[in-house]
Amino acid sequence: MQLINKEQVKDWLSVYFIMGSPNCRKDPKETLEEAIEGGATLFQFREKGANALTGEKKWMLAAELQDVCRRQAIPFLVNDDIELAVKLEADGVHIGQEDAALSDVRKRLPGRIIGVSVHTMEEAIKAIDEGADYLGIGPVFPTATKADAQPVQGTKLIEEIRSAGLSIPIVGIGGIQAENAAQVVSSGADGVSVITAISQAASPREAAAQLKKAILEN
Ligand SMILES: Cc1ncsc1CCOP(=O)(O)O
Ligand SMILES: C=C1C=NC(C)=NC1=N
Ligand SMILES: [Mg+2]
Repeated sequence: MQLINKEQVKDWLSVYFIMGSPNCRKDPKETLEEAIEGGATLFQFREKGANALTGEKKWMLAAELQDVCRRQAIPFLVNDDIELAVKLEADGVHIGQEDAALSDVRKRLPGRIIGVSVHTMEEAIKAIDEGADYLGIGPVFPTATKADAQPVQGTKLIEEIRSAGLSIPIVGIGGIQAENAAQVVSSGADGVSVITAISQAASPREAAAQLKKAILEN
């Protein structure tokens, strides 16, 4: 089994753009191209919420955005939809606590990146034991993007995991902007993941560049 290099995953997590068509103020393909030009290092296709595409339309958009990632050589991950990830031979998936079990996902996507959302130390330890390649931790700050988000937790859990001596790649998520990104990384995260900060920016390119600058200063 090809093991995924932890240091490579940490680099990918630096500026982690997540989006679906409902999040974008303009064409999703253009938004993604600009985000990557600005410095996004990883992409997650997350087609969720009001007006989210389904079926053929969703798969077509996913394939189009995967092609952008391929051309720009950044990994293309899919949120929740394991079947879509398998069909497209995506570079990995991100799953929540209520999604498929990690062991089942690993069987269907051997050698690919599997990220897990965690909100407590118990969930973090379970995900690490099951072989998660990275943890998505948040919401760090208030966010309007995920209607059913868990309570805002700041960087507490990120700090707890690091002070427990655990070196698993971590990305913070939730309400992150260039102005508050540095504190997420200085608390021990390897990078920041954002939806609104890039997808709703007048210039997704400039927004991604500002995020990259903010975390590199750390
Ligand atoms: C998917 C997700 N998980 C926790 S908060 C969140 C939404 C993050 O969106 P934004 O970057 O717009 O706050
Ligand atoms: C809920 C999520 C938490 N973290 C990440 C990285 N992606 C998600 N979709
Ligand atoms: Mg989910």
